[in-house]
Amino acid sequence: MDRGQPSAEPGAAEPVAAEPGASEPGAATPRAPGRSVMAPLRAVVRLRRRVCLQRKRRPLTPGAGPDAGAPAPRAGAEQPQFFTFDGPAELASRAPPSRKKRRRSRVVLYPDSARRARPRAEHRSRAQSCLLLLVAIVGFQVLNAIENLDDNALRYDLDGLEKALRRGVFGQPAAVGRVVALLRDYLSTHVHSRPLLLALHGPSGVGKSHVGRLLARHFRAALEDGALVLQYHARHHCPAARAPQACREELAHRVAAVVARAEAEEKTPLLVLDEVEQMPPALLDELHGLLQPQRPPRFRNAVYVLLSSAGGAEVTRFVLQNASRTPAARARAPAEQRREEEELRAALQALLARAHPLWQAAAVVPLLLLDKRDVVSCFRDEMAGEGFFPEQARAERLAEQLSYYRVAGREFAVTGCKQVVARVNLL
Ligand SMILES: Nc1ncnc2c1ncn2[C@@H]1O[C@H](COP(=O)(O)OP(=O)(O)OP(=O)(O)O)[C@@H](O)[C@H]1O
Repeated sequence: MDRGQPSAEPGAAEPVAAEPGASEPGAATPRAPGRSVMAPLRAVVRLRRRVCLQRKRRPLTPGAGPDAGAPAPRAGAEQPQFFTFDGPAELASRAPPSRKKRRRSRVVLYPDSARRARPRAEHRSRAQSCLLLLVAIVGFQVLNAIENLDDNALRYDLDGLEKALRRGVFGQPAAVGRVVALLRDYLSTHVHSRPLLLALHGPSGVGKSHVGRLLARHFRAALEDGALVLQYHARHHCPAARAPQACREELAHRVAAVVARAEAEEKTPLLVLDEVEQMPPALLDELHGLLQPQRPPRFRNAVYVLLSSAGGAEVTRFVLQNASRTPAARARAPAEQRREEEELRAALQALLARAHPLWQAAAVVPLLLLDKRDVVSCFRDEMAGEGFFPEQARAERLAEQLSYYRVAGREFAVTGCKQVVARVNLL
């Protein structure tokens, strides 16, 4: 091979090894003047370029190759030259962090729950403190009110009262339900703008006085003070021979004493006034005045129960008109039943309000006619109370002796259970 003609082939390594010091004395042998000088120079330049290129491409392992003494390239500074299954994250973790990289990756990741800034010195405004205090006071008041509501409901034992009325009063489920609901509503709190006025109306013997007695007995026990329950019978306390004005003053005096005592004990008194239809107008006027909201607060906290047979004829007509509808049919249409009862109440209230303004503020509760089955129950109850065995057949025989309205196959007692006591006393 001609040494002066360097091969351009890739495998021409020999000339590299022989390159600078390879100029042997024989190399100065004269040849064609231009070619002999330029050709080896060009070859040298080409070879240097190729070596440089190869150096750049090939990885230089420390201690190998011609540049063994040169510093190894920093790991991680370049892409990996060999395929591995390590991801970029592992490679990065293995590599010592370069200064440049650290400076660039200054992004700090915080967990969601951590603070992102240094806590500043807390500055709480006075308004915030006042607001917190206000919220605490309102919360305390609400808790206190709830506790008072519970206390009141327990004090008057209205569940016990409802049980006693449902057990002891026959044939008047709607009236009993309404009385208890009104009492529950009124007695749920101790502060009132006006007294509660219940007005029980119906024909003779349907249980008005009976309900009044049961209420009085229950409240005497619940309030633990008999003086907080007033029972006033018009014919007994204000007989016809007595001057109405004297009756009026006496009633005013008795009511004032009861409400003053109730105020001292922080309780709600019960005032039951029977046979109101017998009261002279002066007594009705006095009652009307006692119910006015302008009265001192102690007068506003009281339950009045007025018992009267006024409006009894309207109740009788209502019951007989609706008698053709059986109890089962009435139960199937409760909405219609409620509407009819509401109509009866409105008619009664309008009638009573025409007689005296006292009734305008009253919650009217009609007591309906009792049918034969209820009368039999009255007999059995009275027999048991008097020490007789409450035999059903015997009670039915006694009930047969009373008079009845007979409508659409049903029988309604003309005088309710009024004569029951007298008949049982004859046994
Ligand atoms: N619905 C009823 N349930 C149980 N017993 C009753 C009922 N109705 C009346 N009685 C009994 O009949 C008797 C008379 O009833 P009560 O005195 O309550 O009638 P009243 O409706 O007040 O009649 P009046 O308007 O004539 O006074 C009572 O002693 C009571 O035992």
